[in-house]
Amino acid sequence: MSTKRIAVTPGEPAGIGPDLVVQLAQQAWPAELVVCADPELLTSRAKRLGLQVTFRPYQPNQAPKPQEAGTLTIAPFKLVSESICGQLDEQNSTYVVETLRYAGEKNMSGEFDAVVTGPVHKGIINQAGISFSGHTEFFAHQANCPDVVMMLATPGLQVALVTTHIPLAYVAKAITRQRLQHIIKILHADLISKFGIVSPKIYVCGLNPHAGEDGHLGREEIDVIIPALNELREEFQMNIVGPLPADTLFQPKYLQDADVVLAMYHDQGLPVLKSQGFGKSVNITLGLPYIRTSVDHGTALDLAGTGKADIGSFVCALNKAIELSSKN
Ligand SMILES: NC(=O)c1ccc[n+]([C@@H]2O[C@H](COP(=O)([O-])OP(=O)(O)OC[C@H]3O[C@@H](n4cnc5c(N)ncnc54)[C@H](O)[C@@H]3O)[C@@H](O)[C@H]2O)c1
Ligand SMILES: N[C@H](C(=O)O)[C@H](O)COP(=O)(O)O
Repeated sequence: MSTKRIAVTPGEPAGIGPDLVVQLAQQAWPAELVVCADPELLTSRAKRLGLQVTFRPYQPNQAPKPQEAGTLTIAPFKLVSESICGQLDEQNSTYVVETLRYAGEKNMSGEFDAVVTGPVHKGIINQAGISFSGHTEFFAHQANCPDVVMMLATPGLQVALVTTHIPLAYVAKAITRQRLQHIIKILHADLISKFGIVSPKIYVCGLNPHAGEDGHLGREEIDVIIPALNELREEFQMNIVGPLPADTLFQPKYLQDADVVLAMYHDQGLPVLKSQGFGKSVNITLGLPYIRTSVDHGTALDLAGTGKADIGSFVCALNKAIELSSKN
């Protein structure tokens, strides 16, 4: 099998992303890791953490080689302003976004086989005047895929979301029959094609407390969710269970045969997953024309440059990207 070429974006320069990338370089990898970042930033962070890293320039015309321990391949980008650990600086937001744009473009053109993203700070990017709600939405927009699916996976549990980074006040209106069906079709197709599950079993949460209690605690289940799921079952014979009350769905009785739980919104599903698997979970974007994985944590500004950040989720994200891209 040919060696894969994986783009790695460390994300927010003042956060733990650069620390974790130089820590990743301490081991060998069976893929070439093309880190899209300022080499001076990585050098200074490695020095601060007492780590050695040799940087090799990215050479697109040469075949990818497995990454040797102690090395990283670099596609260089220049910070706008020197980065200080833990201190956000909106001047560096264009740098962050340009690394993502480059990684997305090179994946779409087929030059890279996947992208693994470190954490960005959504707030500082918006403060710089760049509208940005998350990598998921950024890459979806760039690839002209209006609907993609955010799924986080940890051993024993996979949770996907119908809505992602929108205010809670907009969630109910965003859950339309069309959106729900589109999301489930992407989820179903990718679980088959990328994860090799023959007939994915999808458990679906209700939106309202106790899945609406027969309409007495909200009507979205009756008016939107149940008809949408029934159509999918009838037309495509999909193995869908629900909507079930979200508070009692996440128990072994259901989870033992669930391939995925579909939550209606971000904080309905992700706290459950992260409480079970923070540090060993990976965020995967389904429905993109390429493989994209990410860490389960944010920028952890409090830990930048301290050497205390846990590398576990970044390792999971890289391994998952290598595994999924090797199936292509
Ligand atoms: N993949 C991403 O780009 C991503 C994911 C989640 C959050 N974020 C963004 O990160 C920013 C900060 O978010 P937050 O404060 O809610 O979450 P956070 O994950 O940055 O921090 C939450 C807590 O977890 C700790 N923590 C985080 N990562 C850790 C690690 N690897 N090892 C040890 N401890 C760790 C932090 O020290 C903090 O106490 C926000 O802008 C948010 O949108 C980005
Ligand atoms: N929702 C993600 C999480 O909680 O881990 C996180 O915000 C990152 O999302 P993007 O991959 O879209 O940036």
